[in-house]
Formats: sequence, structure tokens, C-alpha cells
Amino acid sequence: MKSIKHAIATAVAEHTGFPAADIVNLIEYPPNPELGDLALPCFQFAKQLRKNPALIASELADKLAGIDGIGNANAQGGYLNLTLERSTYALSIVDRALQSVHDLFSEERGTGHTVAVDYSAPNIAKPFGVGHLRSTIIGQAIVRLMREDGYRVEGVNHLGDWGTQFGKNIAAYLKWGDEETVRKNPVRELFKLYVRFHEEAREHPELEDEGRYWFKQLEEGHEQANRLWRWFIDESLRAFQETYKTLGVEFDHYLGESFYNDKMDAIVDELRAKGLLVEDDGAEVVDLSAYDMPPCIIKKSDGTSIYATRDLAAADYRHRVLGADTLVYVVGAEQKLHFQQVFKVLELLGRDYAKRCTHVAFGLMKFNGERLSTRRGHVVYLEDVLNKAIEEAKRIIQEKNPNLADQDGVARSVGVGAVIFNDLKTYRIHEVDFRYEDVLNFDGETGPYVQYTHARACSVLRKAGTDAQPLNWPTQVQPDDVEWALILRLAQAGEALARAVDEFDPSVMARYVLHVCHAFNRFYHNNPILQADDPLRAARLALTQATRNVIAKALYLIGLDAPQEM
Ligand SMILES: NC(=[NH2+])NCCC[C@H](N)C(=O)O
Repeated sequence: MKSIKHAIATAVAEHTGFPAADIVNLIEYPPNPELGDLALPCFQFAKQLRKNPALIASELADKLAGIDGIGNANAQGGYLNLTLERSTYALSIVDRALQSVHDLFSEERGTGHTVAVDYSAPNIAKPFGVGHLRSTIIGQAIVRLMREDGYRVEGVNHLGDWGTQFGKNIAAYLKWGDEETVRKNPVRELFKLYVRFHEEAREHPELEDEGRYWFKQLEEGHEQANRLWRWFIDESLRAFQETYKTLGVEFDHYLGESFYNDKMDAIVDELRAKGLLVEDDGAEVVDLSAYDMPPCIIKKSDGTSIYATRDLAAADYRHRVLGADTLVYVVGAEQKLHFQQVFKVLELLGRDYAKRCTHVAFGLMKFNGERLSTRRGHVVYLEDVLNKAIEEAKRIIQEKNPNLADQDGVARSVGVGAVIFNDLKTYRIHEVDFRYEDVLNFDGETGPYVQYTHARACSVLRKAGTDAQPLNWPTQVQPDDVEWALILRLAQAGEALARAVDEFDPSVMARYVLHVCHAFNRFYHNNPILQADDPLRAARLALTQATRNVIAKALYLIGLDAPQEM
């Protein structure tokens, strides 16, 4: 929905000649509501209009007073202060949230664009690391946020399913592995074998040769090597998919690194033909010294291609075959240089989409101060973390609401939601710490707090029995300050979505829904809903229903369930 800010900006644009899109961003919510609901500082127009800001503000005040929904416009200093016509505005926002909450959030700005989002991308036969968890959570949210905004999104899982590691996996499995044990617990068992391989290789370095031998066999199509490799992939994927199901995460494509095995020659040939390949210590690289970057390695001295080459082939694939005009990579901040190099090489190759490639980086997450998985020895497994969160959630729910019907289902939504929300409420670049007692605190800035607020709204509506009936804000009711604060929050849904999308930052949506919940809970505690008399009761019920819709949508967008009861 075009927000009231847009209506104001359009009118101001007509008067000042400045672009409306810039004016929208100048409009503020004054910290002190006495001053009005919205304010526009006019200092920026002074130079070009050759008038002082106070005069501009007062001219604009005259002009804007006539706009639908604006109750009062006045100039103060260089500021234009605007007060909205509360009941008309309440009706329009509540109506939107009730009729089509999608329109409250979205102006479908992405129509006509296709975005490929690369997220999760764990490595086969290794535990799901913290980077993969954060990538999965942030990526899934970005996918949903962008779809809501009208983009066509292709979600891609760029699985790590190729490389010398698999030679070692095969060698270790052939030496010490057992089919039954692996089947039961593929990722843990295969990783155990892999760790053992490294340990034993320290005393028996000839093991490394065996690993290399098997990787070469794999590359050359050796039957048994390929069968084992496929099997490792199938078993690991099965385990990962279990985790994705728990997290409620989906992909449009599973295209692992091996998918590009036969698609890299074309890139290498093109690089060579364009004179971009140079030799460096036996390897073939693209020299990026002119851009203050180390060379991008395309082919190692032994002729094998590497990570970057696969990413170049994958980028072309996403553009040409998947039809993406924008490429997004949700990958840990430690790979910053890798993506700078890949994007630069795409640019040197003349790919016009190179300008629309973004590395969406994020920081570490620690679990009770520990890293999720480390190279050897100590490993915290994601599924254990999720299971414990679900168990704890169940314990809390049983205590709070022993008669709740679907306790297991709700515990799953709450436990998983707690993990997801804890990740997303912080700006992604920052490090995240995870402690069960914090993330499951129903009174903190947590997933359970937001879900509980949603369930509270559902419960009011259930008791009123109005769930099926269409409600709306009766125009004869003038919202009081508490209701008004909530309505203004609901009205900001569109701004939250646009910013979250433009900055690839789901935390904008997570913080938005927290604000909505704070405003709703204040309303709930201050203003009797069911005990009020009509038309006030009808107004408050409509506002409750509108809020419920907005919270449910926001939760969906960041990947959380919204149970009706908890
Ligand atoms: N297109 C990409 N490079 N995506 C990210 C892949 C992440 C890689 N599997 C890793 O664990 O480090």
C-alpha cells in the first residue's frame, strides 16, 4: 500500500520540485507525539528554492492541510509538523490489515525481477556448521521477504559435494567404515571417519596418498568411488533435509558444486580467450592486483579447478538458465574476499549482472559461548541444539498451559522459533550469542514473546467469537493515544518490508514485529476489549484482529510459525 508518507511526499514534490522518492526518506516520526504524527525538516530545500526553511514549511503547511487523512499541518521553525486525521486513518490501516495484509506490507516493487538467493550450502559428510545455520535462517527470511515484495525468487542450495575431501572420505570408509552404522547416523559417522583419517594421517602420512588416489578415481569416473560418493551425498542430504524440515526451510534447487564439473571449461576457455588468465606458480589465475586484491585462482597447478571457478560457472548458470538478474549470496563474512574476487572476475568477463551481485555477509554465532563445530574434537550438533530448544519449550509450555491441545507441535514451533528469532533480531554482521534461558524467555525480545503476543490476540478474538465475522474500525470512534500508537506501528509494515529487502536485512522485520508487540501489549493492558461497549468494543476487536494479521505475516516472513494457542 502506498503509505501516507508517499501521499505527503508527492504533494511536497509538486511544490518543491524535489523527487518524491527522496522526500519520503526525509519524513520523520517525531519522538514527541505532541509535535504531531509526522514531521518534515525543510532545511534541505532552502538553498535551491532560495527561501528560508521556516517559510517553506509554512507554505507547505497551507498546501498539505487539504490532503485526505491529514488533520492538521503547521510549521514550526524549519519543520513541517503533520497530524493525521485519526479515525479516517485508523479505518484505512485496519481495513487494509483485515482485507489484504499483503497489501499493507507490499507494493510489489520486485515485479519483473528474478533473484537467485544462495543460502545454507552445507558440506556433505560434515556437520552443519554455524555458518550454515545462520545462512539458512537469514537466507530463508530474505527469500520470503523478497517474494512478498513481488520478486520472483530462486532459492539455491550450493552444497559442498566435491573436492579432495571426498577422496579421504572414501579411503576412510573403505578402511574402517560400516554401512549399517553410517546409515543410522550418516553425518556424525562419516565425520568421525574423516576426523580419524586426519588423526591417523599424522602418524602415517602415506594415508594422504590414498586419499588423493581415491579423489583421482572419483574424478575419472571409477565405479565404486562414484557409488560411494553418491551414497554419502544421499545419506547426508537425508539428514540435512530432516533439519530443514524442523526449521521449516525450503529450496527451489539443490545444485551442489559437482553440478558445475562439466560447466567450468567454458568459463576457463572464455577467460583465456579474453586474455584474462595468467600463469602464477604453475596455477592459472586472474590477476586482480589493479583492484588491490590477490589473484583469483582458476586452475590449480595440478589442473584441478577450485571453489572460485565453480562460483563463476554457477553465476552464469543462475543468470542464463534460472533467469536471475540479481544474485544474492548469504555466506559468512569470512568469505568476503572470495566474493569480491568472483564479482570482479564476472565484471572483467563483461557480465552486466555483475553489478547486481551481492554478498550478504554475517558474523559468528556462539552457543553458550561455544562455537557450533570445530575442525576436530569438540562439535556441537545443530540437531541437538534444536532438540534441546524444543524440549525446553515444551517444559515451559506445560508449566504455563497444561491443558494445551497440541503440545508437541507448539513446542516445536516455539523452540525452533526461539532459535530463529534470536538470530534474526540482531543486525546480521554482528556476532550472536545463544543461551537457552535467554532465547526462550517469554518476556524478553524473543521469538516466544512475539508468538505469545500473537496467541494472546487470537485468544481475545476466540473469546469474542468474532473470528469469522468481518470487523472494521467504526469511523465515529476516535483512537486514543494508546490505540493510535499501535495503528501507527501497523502502518509502518510497508516501510519495514522495503528496508529489510533493500538492505538484505531481516532484522528490520524482526525489530518491527517487536515494536508491534510492545504497542499491542500496552493496548491490551490499558484498554479493556471484551468488556467495552460498542462501538468501542468493535473498534478494539478490529484493531486486535488487524494486529494479529500483521504479527502472523511478519512472523511468516522471518520464518517463524504463529501458533493460535500456546
Ligand atoms: N556459492 C557459494 N560459494 N556459496 C557458499 C558455499 C559455502 C561452502 N559450502 C562453505 O561451507 O564454506
